[in-house]
Amino acid sequence: MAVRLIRPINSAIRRHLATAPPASSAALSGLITGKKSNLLNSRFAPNQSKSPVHQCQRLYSALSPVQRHPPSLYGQLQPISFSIIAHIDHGKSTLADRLLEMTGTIPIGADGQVINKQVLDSLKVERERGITVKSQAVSMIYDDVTTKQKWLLNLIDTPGHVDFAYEVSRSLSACQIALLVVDATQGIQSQTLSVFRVAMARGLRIIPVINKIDLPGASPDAVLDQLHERLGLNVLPGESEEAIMVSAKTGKGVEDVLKRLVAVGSESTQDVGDGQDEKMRSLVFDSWYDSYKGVVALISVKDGAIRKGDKIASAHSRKRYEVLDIGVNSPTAIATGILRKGQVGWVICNMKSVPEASIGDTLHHDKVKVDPLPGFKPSVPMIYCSAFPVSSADFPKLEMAIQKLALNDRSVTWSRESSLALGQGVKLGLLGALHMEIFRARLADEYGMEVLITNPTVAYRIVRPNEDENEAKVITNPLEFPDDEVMRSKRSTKNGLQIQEPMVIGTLTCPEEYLGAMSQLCFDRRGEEIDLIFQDGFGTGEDGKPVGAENAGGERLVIMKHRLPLSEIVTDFFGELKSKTAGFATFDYEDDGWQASDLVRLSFLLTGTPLDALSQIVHRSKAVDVAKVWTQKLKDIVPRQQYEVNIQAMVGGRVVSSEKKTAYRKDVTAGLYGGHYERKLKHLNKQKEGKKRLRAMSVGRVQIPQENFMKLFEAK
Ligand SMILES: Nc1nc2c(ncn2[C@@H]2O[C@H](COP(=O)(O)OP(=O)(O)OP(=O)(O)O)[C@@H](O)[C@H]2O)c(=O)[nH]1
Repeated sequence: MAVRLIRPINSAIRRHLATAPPASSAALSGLITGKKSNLLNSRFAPNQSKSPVHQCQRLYSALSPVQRHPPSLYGQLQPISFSIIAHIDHGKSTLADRLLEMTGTIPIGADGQVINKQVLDSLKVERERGITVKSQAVSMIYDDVTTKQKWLLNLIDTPGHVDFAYEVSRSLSACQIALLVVDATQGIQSQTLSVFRVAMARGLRIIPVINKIDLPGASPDAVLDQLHERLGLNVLPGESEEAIMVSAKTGKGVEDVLKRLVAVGSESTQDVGDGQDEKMRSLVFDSWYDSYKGVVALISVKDGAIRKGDKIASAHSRKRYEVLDIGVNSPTAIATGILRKGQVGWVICNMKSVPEASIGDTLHHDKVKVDPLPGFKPSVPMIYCSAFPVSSADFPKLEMAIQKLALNDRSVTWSRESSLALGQGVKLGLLGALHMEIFRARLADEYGMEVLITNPTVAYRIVRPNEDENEAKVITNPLEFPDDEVMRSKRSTKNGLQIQEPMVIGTLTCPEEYLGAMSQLCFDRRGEEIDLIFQDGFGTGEDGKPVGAENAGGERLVIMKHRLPLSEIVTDFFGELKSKTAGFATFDYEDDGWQASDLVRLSFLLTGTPLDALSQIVHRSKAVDVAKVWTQKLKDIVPRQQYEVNIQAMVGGRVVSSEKKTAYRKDVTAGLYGGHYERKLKHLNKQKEGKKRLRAMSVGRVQIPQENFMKLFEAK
């Protein structure tokens, strides 16, 4: 089938054809007759940048998808929905970019350079940190010369970090196929295994892709063995499921990925149907708030078709809506007027409030009875922290920003709370330390909200004697923690209470030379070793050095499993691990139930007034050390007052650490310089200073500027 080009571009190509050398002419006529694959392959040929082929290809790519394909075409094509799953940094987003370029969905840069790097990582925080946080769906039209058919490929890019596993699981519900990307220099890593398991559990067809084959340390054969042995995939030479060898960076092998997607997808894809007779059912698998369009829902059409103007209803809330607009992202929004069975796209209807686009909900035609589609299990937060606005007047703004962001990130839970020292704030439930950092960054980037976020805490269980553990009280606020003295008192009804904390199984991988440092860190964090495996690396690194887990180590790798309290890994565990292993270690964890522990509440007082925002739950063996660190931190941030400030850390009624901030010295020189201009200026500056202090928080009589408080929580 011929590629549709608008006339000026066709004539530009014909003009080039008249003057082009024979080799290029073949590729150019390929463009006109639809043999785009020749042309696209030539994009990666060296020294072709100035050739007519490349110039025409750029002309072609520079057209927006709407110019190349009429919007109505998207709704008619046979869809194949797939996801790219992998361990962090194995190259998902880079591969996604190449697929989008090869299908002409995004332009290719001058001289073959990639200009739309990481197109799918659209959030500022994703680009800055080079990680995917949010799943993205984008549709592309692939003109397959083998089947002589155009296909609608729906790509759903997913995050790699363990904190965002919930996002991965939701996105996979809209897919038929998973491209399992494995870095040829690292082989299978912990996250490769977990995403593979999720994809298998959802019944997806797996296409193994071995990436980064351009790197000198690449050992694709070793990875093939691993895929065979550890995942049971039949990828060895002569077996049924061939793995595709790819360099997402240079584009090598990427067209084979497109061909395989069509080959595998065409076996399982369902006919889009005419959308007339079937009852429409669409699963809402993501939604967000757009300041111009309002609430936008991302849907996967499971049956029938949904059109602009349709009257629809939510199976969850029974509310009715009218479809105001509907379409796909390619990668910008294209209004197609219709989405049919198997297609993935966005829908805008008159949803007024943010929580109406409930994830996991089924949308159907109003007045037509359908069985709702199975939704999603709500995610369970792993850590909790409190967010306070820097200025208390900004609380309504903060609350609104969190409400909108929580619509886009459904794994966040939130509720109002107030603190004596910090005023009105919001208690957040999040999936891990990285998730917390990302949430804070998104509040700043997308809503301009600078917030003060307290130390994260985990949930604890308080089990009464003879009580069923599952009915135990779960507390997430240290202030609700029973007082140590009361618990120990024989006469107290709280005597005999058992405190339990959540545990995880952590998997750490790094080159053998860092084994000692890693073990020490886990030991310091109350870890218990449960497994230790040595694994051969993959050849030698680029510089000949043993670069280990991060990039083709020449040394043996160690895979270590430890049982650790969750509370010990939510603060600075990851940063410390990276610094102790020169950045080579990778870390992943999974939930492992509860364990009884000797925990106490550490409270802080400033001249007798409790500083509730700092209260924390710690293991008894660590209480004194933690107390010393925090009393010193407090001493550093509390400004000198007219009187001496006592800083105390308490467990039960006992002071476990204390510091003193001495009072201002009396100004014995006061009055000596009366009448001088400089003296007046100094006085004015002091007054200004005083006004600034008014924006400080009061803890009893002690005034602490809010910015000092921010420093307290930022300091490691
Ligand atoms: N040499 C080489 N580098 C690659 C290749 N593919 C990706 N990279 C690089 O590897 C790094 C990680 O790539 P990404 O595409 O961001 O990885 P990702 O899997 O999307 O990462 P997350 O979204 O954080 O999970 C980037 O620096 C890429 O440029 C490849 O084929 N060869």
